[in-house]
Amino acid sequence: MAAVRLDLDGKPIKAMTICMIGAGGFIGSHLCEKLMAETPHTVLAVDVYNDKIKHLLGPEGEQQSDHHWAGRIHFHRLNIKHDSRLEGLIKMSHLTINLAAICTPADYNTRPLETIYSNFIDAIPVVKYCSENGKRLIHFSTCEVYGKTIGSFLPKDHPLRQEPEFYVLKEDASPCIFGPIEKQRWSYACAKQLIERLIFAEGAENGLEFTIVRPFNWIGPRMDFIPGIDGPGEGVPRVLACFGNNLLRGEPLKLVNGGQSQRTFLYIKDAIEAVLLMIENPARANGQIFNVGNPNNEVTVKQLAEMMIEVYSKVAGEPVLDVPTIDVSSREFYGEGYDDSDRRIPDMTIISKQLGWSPKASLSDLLESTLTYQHKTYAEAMKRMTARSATSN
Ligand SMILES: O=C(O)[C@H]1O[C@H](OP(=O)(O)OP(=O)(O)OC[C@H]2O[C@@H](n3ccc(=O)[nH]c3=O)[C@H](O)[C@@H]2O)[C@H](O)[C@@H](O)[C@@H]1O
Repeated sequence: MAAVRLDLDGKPIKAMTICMIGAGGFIGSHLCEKLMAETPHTVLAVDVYNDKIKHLLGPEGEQQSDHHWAGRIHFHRLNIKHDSRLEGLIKMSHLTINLAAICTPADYNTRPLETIYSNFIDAIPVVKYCSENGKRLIHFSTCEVYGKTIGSFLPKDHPLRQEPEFYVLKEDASPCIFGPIEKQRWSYACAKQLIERLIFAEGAENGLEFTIVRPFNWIGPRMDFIPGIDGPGEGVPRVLACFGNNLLRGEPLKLVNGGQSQRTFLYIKDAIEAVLLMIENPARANGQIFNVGNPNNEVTVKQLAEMMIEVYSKVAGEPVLDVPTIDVSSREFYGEGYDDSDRRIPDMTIISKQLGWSPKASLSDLLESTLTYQHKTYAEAMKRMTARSATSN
């Protein structure tokens, strides 16, 4: 008999049914893998695509019968925008996790309506169904709700910029600072902030049991897409996949406005540990907003590029290009209306107190495993594609 799994307070964890909206994406796929491999829980996996979780499903989109998770993952191909089956799935579950979102910055200023609809309007019924049916909700928000740091408004060399209150982002203390409306970059952060406020209000007025997750640049295998290979040729994914794409094509990495913005990167496998603790410790997670990031992995985008160039050269056994990076303006790269978060250091007090969680993987280790994956998965397909376009020219 399998050993009884205990929560952080020593109580046995009961098997639950989880309605996971957006289960076919980057985060969803890692979470499904973890839930199948290490827990007894059942997942109703809701998404429009299932490519990233195909390895967990059988040929009919159902479970693989030869794995120990047989019968515990069911794929439901539906779009939450307009599908009456959604409420039924939420009612059948103990917990709903909403991961569905447009979350690539290239879309925020070029498809602002879709961005606002997907991150705010489409999420409303999910909140409502959970609240009306007394179901728990874990909603995925973003570190972007903090916007820019207070320190970014001070002169470059101002000593206060070194003070943590001017740059460390705290769930219960930091303000949300966005740019003007014409900078449509903030359409996303603003939509995410409003859905957080709606969820918080449902908790306060109607007793909704909720947890809000603010991911800080989670990266790893299966993130986004490589343009022209498993995504649109003209698409612009997030920075890991942009740089991965450049490395696979042997072209210089593009540094937007010189790559001076700073980010902290968290390995997806560390992040999933945190989410599992939230799932299995409702008494500690309900009513909380959690930063989930790795404050020790801070780099400028330029430094990230330099690290990725070095690691990729090692894993692919290829020499570094003579001109490995080039600077581009944000207008050239993203178009009108782009703006940027200057710096994102998560305060870890709440998550460490409530869940005892802290991140482990260093940036160099997580880049090594992620770039090894990218090279293995895409290098051959990229060679074939470049050979085809060379013969057709
Ligand atoms: O992954 C995340 O957690 C966050 O990613 C994005 O935010 P951002 O970090 O700005 O997105 P990236 O596209 O990964 O860009 C990071 C930085 O790299 C720069 N960049 C991106 C791509 C590129 O080719 N070159 C380049 O210099 C961007 O201008 C930006 O300064 C999303 O907006 C957030 O919701 C999400 O929480």
